[in-house]
Amino acid sequence: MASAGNYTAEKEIGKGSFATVYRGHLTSDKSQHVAIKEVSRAKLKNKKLLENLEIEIAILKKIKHPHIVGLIDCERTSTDFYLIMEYCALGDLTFLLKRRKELMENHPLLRTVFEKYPPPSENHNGLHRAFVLSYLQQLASALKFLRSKNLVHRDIKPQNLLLSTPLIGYHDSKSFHELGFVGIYNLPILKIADFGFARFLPNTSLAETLCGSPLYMAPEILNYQKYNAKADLWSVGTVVFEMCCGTPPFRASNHLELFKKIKRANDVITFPSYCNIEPELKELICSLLTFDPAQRIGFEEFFANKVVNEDLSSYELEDDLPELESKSKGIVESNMFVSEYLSKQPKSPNSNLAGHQSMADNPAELSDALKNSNILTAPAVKTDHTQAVDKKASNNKYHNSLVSDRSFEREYVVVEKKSVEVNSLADEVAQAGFNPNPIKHPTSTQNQNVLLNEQFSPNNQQYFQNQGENPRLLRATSSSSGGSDGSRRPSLVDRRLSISSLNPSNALSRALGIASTRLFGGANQQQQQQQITSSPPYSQTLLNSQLFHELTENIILRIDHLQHPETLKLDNTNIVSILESLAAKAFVVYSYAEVKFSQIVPLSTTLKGMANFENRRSMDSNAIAEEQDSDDAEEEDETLKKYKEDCLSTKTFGKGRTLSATSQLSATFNKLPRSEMILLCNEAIVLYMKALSILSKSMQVTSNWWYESQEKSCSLRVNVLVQWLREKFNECLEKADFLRLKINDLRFKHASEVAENQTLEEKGSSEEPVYLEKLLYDRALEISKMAAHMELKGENLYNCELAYATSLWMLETSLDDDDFTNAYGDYPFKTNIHLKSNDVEDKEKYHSVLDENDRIIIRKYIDSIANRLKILRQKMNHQN
Ligand SMILES: Nc1ncnc2c1ncn2[C@@H]1O[C@H](COP(=O)(O)OP(=O)(O)OP(=O)(O)O)[C@@H](O)[C@H]1O
Repeated sequence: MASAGNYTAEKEIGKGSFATVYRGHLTSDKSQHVAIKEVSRAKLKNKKLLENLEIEIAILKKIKHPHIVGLIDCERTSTDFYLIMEYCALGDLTFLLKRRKELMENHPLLRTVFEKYPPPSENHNGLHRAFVLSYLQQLASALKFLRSKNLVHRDIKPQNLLLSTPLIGYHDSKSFHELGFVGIYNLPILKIADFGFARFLPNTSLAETLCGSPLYMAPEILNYQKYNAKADLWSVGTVVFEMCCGTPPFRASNHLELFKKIKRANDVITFPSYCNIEPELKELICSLLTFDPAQRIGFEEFFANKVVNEDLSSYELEDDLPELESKSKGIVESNMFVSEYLSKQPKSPNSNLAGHQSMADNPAELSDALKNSNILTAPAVKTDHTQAVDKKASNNKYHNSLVSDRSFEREYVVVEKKSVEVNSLADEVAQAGFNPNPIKHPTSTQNQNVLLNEQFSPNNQQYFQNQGENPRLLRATSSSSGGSDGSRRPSLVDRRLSISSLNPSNALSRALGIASTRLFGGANQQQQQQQITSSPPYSQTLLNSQLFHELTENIILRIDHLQHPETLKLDNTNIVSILESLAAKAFVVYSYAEVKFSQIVPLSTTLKGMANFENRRSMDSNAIAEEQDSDDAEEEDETLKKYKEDCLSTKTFGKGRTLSATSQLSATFNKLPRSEMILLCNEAIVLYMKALSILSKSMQVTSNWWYESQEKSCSLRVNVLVQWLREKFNECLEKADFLRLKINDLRFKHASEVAENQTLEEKGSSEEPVYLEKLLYDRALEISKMAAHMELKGENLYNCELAYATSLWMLETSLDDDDFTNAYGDYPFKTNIHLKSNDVEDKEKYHSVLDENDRIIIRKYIDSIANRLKILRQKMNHQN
């Protein structure tokens, strides 16, 4: 961007989930620095996000407070919003917490500040008591102001706590306090930003909406419960804890795990032994980090707390003032943002390893280090385009380093946000009840599905509770299990329990689970056993493909509108067919990913792998070093046992696999050369990413329809679909995240195996590129050939039908040209997906590897397979 109204943008300084932030100035006066937050309307397709931004604008316009980032102006164009904000040259609090060492070396002002207020230890990221208390008081002051306006921020986290240069516009403590500031006047000044999630409290229904970033989220939000302004106090507790100890109090791989961890802690907050915090501050942190909001410290008590009101004047540095003041002015005059002082020198390969070592000193940073390290994350395959990008990148090293360093934060937050959105929408749909006058959807009418056309209302939930193992339901499911012929398919009664991972104690969920089985099938023990032992690569797809008979009857009719369902006008009559089409696409990709996953991480390995995965996020650096030394000497601890139980009860991975069969696969995987193992992981990740992107698109469609429709109720069929989409979304996210760590480990081992003198690029580029389209295309042809064989041999025609349908959906999915790598804003799972763009500016955009000729060929295949399917169905009808 170049300009917005009266303002000119200079340089990108930050990126959030929906916005890019630039440093800029008033066009007519270069000395008037501003921050310009650019939000593209295209990213706000969802009505709710647009609403969030309008809320941020409305709130910021109304409020003026010294510890809240002010909104100066706002520009709207047909494509973008521009929020012109007060500029905070020292960035956000994460810079002080995560980049302190480098800032001490390179940033003249912060070096002096850290010299005057030295951190308690070199070995962790905690800050001097003066910083902690000053920022605590500034946060309290801003929150007090927000309370007085009935506002809850709901997204307090270090990234949203910006720091402005001290001693600009005032010279001493007196004038500082007269201007309304609190805290220590010669330290960087904290200001709360990002009001996208803030709401006026009286609007309680909106206050129930889930939002925020998991690490700093209150447990009641993580658990989708109603929450109130006290959620902000929990977040304050996490930030203060992190300022003291250098890491947030609780870390986990996803919000559900985080919730479990917080709950398990049972209000016992463990301060690392290296943290020497006085009892009053500890007590305050503990009272903020209290699980039950009712027991948590209240606002008045918090504002009146002794530490929050401590006189900090003894920390103010009268003698050193001139030095600090001149350095502050220097920062303003140089017009450099904090990130521009970081990592100017490109890191050598060795320094990457050294980086690991030092990061590992701080256990919580290790997983970030593993994720962010160049050595562990292979660059995209070199094309002319990427080389050009690299060239540009090397000129921009400090910026890239910052971006990559912060990418983990963003990925985590963005993915989590998506996950929270998906889960909260699914909950909302489930809780809203069913339409007592269901619309006759084409598919449900065709199938005469007793269960799904049942008249439901929220009160009818009682129906399930009273019925328990409801004979009527069982009859409904079993009688419909044969589909239109009523005889050829295996009994669904046998299978109904194997598919549902919904909470069995909830009668409604159980009913949804049964209905879900009806739609998406499951596998009885015997079939699963057969699948494992015979294990042709396509069997898994077949086995789970019960849904196809229902979802593919109108396949050709539906395919046309699938490319951009978000542009469709949604109503209650077409929502089912759109969701079913998307679900079918997601399902074939997911099933293929599962095949790969089972080759990489069979059950036995999964148990250990998942336990490691969990432990890695909590173990100390010594334990990690030991773990790298002895991969196999894993003790079977409680976590491992828990995973085993979960897996064996088919709740998590390994659904339907047996230990012996999966350990055979494991042996095969472990015998593969490392590069092939990496390839397999890459393929699985790419497939999960694609599945995630389709699932996320489906939820986006649901969300648009749901929030646009006046009536908050829907048919059970939609509800079942939404619950299934959510379940698969969570599962894919978990598995992709797991594979991401797995591939990092493999790359690490691989990198240490290759010759020392190879450059990082050479190491990275030795990985084969993965083309999603090719994966799907090859697989689809393999399956359709197999189907044709089975048909010729007169084998089970039902299986042939499913195989043709699978193949069709796969080919159809391979024609998608949307950017599945960007389903979450940035690449959540770095992999070596091939990008085919010649335009450097366009580098973020994913381009399908198919050209028009390829597409014509694929469409021909689709036509001919669809034709075979039609003939087969006629044959089947004839036989019956
Ligand atoms: N007024 C500002 N002055 C200086 N830097 C800013 C300003 N506003 C934002 N930034 C920088 O830009 C980054 C991104 O800001 P933004 O508000 O878009 O996203 P976020 O809050 O980090 O993420 P999300 O919106 O996903 O929660 C911030 O973390 C900060 O480093």
